[in-house]
Amino acid sequence: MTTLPLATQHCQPRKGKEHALDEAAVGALLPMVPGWKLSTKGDGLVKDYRFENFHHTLGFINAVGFMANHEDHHPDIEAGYGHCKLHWSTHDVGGLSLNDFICAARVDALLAR
Ligand SMILES: C[C@H](O)[C@H](O)[C@H]1CNC2=NC(N)=NC(=O)C2=N1
Repeated sequence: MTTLPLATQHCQPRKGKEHALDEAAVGALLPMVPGWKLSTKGDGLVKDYRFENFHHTLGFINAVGFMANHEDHHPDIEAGYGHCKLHWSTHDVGGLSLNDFICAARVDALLAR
């Protein structure tokens, strides 16, 4: 794990349980992605973003989708007129990997101004 800011790191292919983060690692990383919470099962990161209208929501989804394809790491997306809830988890490791934290930080960076 490097000390570079998460939003400047890129996802790596991570497959297998050895890439799953343990509780201590998750606890250390969570403060680096403000507003992101652990999912109920503790195996994912979730955040619900609010938008003025459907155009803004859809624009956000497209930007997230572009980034996700670029990083080859993909969120579950639940959206409505004025919100979009993202859920990051790494299917290939059966839980959280560093890729989820990198993408969470990269999504926040999309909205930074
Ligand atoms: C082959 C390809 O790299 C993998 O299937 C990637 C694609 N996107 C992915 N996205 C997520 N969220 N988890 C994965 O394990 C995953 N694996």
